Amino acid sequence: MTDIIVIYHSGYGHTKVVAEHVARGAGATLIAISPEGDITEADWAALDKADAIVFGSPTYMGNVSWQFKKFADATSKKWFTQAWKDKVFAGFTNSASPSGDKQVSLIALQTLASQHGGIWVSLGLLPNNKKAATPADPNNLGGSVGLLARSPADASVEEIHTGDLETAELYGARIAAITARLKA
Ligand SMILES: Cc1cc2nc3c(=O)[nH]c(=O)nc-3n(C[C@H](O)[C@H](O)[C@H](O)COP(=O)(O)O)c2cc1C
Repeated sequence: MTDIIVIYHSGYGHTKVVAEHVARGAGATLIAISPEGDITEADWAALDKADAIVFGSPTYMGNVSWQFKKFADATSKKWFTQAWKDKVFAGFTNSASPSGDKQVSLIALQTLASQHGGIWVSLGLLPNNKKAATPADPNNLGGSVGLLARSPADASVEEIHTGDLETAELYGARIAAITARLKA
């Protein structure tokens, strides 16, 4: 049995839905970073004992939200002793534009995982980039480092593209499979 945590920030609920789909695919527990950028002591303890940690943030102004960054900086306490070394890590971001500089956020998440000495899980799906591709197709945004999701600026939380939510579940399942293989 693997212990996987999806820790995310969501200002307006869209990234929360993506997080829930990653967690469903991975069989993971969710931790929400508060509007003040904080998590509880119990959350820190859960992260310490997890086999895998999945980071999630909306892309705001071309990078992770300040609340996620506050959490990321607070993980420096773990970095000093490399307490999270050799855990499995993965990450996702959600934003309004098809690109919207999401890649910058994903690289920030991957870099955070690498600072902790983690083992990063790529998306592992081919892009759906032919003429017939639609937002209902998995990986229609063509991610590779991690999961990209899109919530158009006027979309409610119920209107996130189904292809992206399917991608989230597939990525979650891949994270779980790789975590189990490394734990065996
Ligand atoms: C302050 C702010 C900055 C944003 N910057 C970007 C951006 O750089 N690129 C983009 O595509 N969308 C941007 N957006 C749109 C959000 O990424 C999008 O609405 C996303 O779904 C918000 O996720 P949330 O509901 O989990 O907070 C921004 C939104 C806000 C509020």
